[in-house]
Amino acid sequence: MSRIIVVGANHAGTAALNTILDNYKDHEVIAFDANTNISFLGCGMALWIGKQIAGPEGLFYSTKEKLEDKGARIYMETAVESIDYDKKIVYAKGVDGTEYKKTYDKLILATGSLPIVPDIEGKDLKNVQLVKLYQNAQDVIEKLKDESIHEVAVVGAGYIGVELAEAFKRWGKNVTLIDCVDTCLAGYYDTEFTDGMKEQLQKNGVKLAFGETVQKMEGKDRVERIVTDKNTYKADMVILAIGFKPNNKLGEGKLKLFRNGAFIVDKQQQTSLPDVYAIGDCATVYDNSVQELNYIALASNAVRSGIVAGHNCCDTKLESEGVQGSNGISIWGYNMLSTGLTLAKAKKLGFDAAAADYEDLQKPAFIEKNNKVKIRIVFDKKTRIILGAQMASDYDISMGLHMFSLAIQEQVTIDKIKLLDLFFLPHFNQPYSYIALAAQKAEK
Ligand SMILES: Cc1cc2nc3c(=O)[nH]c(=O)nc-3n(C[C@H](O)[C@H](O)[C@H](O)COP(=O)(O)OP(=O)(O)OC[C@H]3O[C@@H](n4cnc5c(N)ncnc54)[C@H](O)[C@@H]3O)c2cc1C
Ligand SMILES: NC(=O)C1=CN([C@@H]2O[C@H](COP(=O)(O)OP(=O)(O)OC[C@H]3O[C@@H](n4cnc5c(N)ncnc54)[C@H](O)[C@@H]3O)[C@@H](O)[C@H]2O)C=CC1
Repeated sequence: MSRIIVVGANHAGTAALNTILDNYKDHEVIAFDANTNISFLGCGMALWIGKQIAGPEGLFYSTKEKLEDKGARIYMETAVESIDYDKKIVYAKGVDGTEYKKTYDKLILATGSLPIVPDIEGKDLKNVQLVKLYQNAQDVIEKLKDESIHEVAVVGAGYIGVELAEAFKRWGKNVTLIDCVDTCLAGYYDTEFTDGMKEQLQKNGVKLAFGETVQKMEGKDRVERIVTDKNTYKADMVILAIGFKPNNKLGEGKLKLFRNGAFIVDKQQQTSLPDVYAIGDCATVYDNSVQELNYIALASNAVRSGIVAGHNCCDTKLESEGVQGSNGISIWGYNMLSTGLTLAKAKKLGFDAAAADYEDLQKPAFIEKNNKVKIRIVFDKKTRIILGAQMASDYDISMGLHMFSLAIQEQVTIDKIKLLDLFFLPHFNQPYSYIALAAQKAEK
């Protein structure tokens, strides 16, 4: 019986384990995870802190017990310390000091990502928080009960930072959101969209400090102030949310790495070494919008890559369809969604790119309960192929974005969307859909 070892059992690892255990009975399956819990939905952190959900119970969908009921052996609080890829041996050590030496036939690395911590003075002061793990969320919730914490500074206005700025504001704290770039969510939206999110944040009382670089944090035993190149802000708590880097410690020097350190994998999630797979935040993705390898750390990518590796390591050939980085955010009910490249990113990458923009009411004007919707379709003027799409509305427009995700995956041109069969029902939309109208505006 061949043995499969999975290192890391969070979103990617759990998806691989479930795929193997549900579909293949003739393998011995072992997993190691250094944490005390698995499958924590990080996205729930902001909802929990923001009191939009009662507690963390629903933020987990798997456990050691559930996986062991399916026949796996799961070692929790046990870190893999090294791997001998030549002899195919994994060395691990539990928090209780127990050591493990296990051979493998196939290995799946699902070691995820690590928060980027800026090397600045004051980063070790009390109440300077990272926000990745369930334990981080528990820590923050506990500390927020301290009435003396009034001012919260969030460093990084990406997805986590913006969501947590809302959460702390909902808790009743004064919030300053800092980013070194002159807007929020710059990696995912053009300014025509990020301006809408800035407005939403300011309207709800979040103080914005964009285009400012944090230089240090000050305080006696706990943080009291945060100093940027332009201002000093009072801060009783600082949240560091400036991005993640792939956790490649176990493969550095042995497996081929991408420019940011992620394990390079093919469409079967196989690394540069046969029988060694990598999935989730520690691995690259095939990015359909640029038709090459990229790094896009998302739970949705983690799960799909786990499924692909799960089948391939059991000798069922399955290829990833690639990704386009589809993502969404909802801040005080203002929804923004994007997939593929922004216009700014497309131009920076050398595409002869243009954008087709449109704004309209979602439904016919005679429907009282109505919302505005705004859309941008980014396309290559030469090939006419859709490179990206961005949408914003108070309405749930998520199904529209999925369509653009498929369009990028299948390299559809913007001209194919102009007369696309889009249904009409006044409860949902208008006879002339904003999607088709935007495409029809695409310059020749
Ligand atoms: C606050 C927050 C909100 C988020 N919201 C969203 C969202 O709304 N949508 C979305 O798509 N994505 C979201 N993400 C991103 C998403 O959580 C990650 O993309 C996802 O967790 C990646 O899963 P993973 O299993 O690849 O890696 P990770 O979740 O990082 O898990 C890696 C696992 O490997 C274990 N591990 C690492 N090294 C070792 C070792 N040497 N030995 C044993 N075990 C090891 C760790 O303990 C961990 O359990 C969010 C992330 C955060 C932090
Ligand atoms: N809704 C969703 O899909 C969500 C997805 N995620 C994913 O989790 C991962 C981590 O999210 P984030 O940490 O928000 O990363 P991010 O990459 O989305 O944002 C990091 C932000 O920090 C800023 N920054 C970088 N260095 C800085 C510095 N020294 N000082 C000030 N600002 C600095 C960047 O300009 C950027 O705006 C991302 O891959 C994200 O896509 C996270 C939350 C929600």
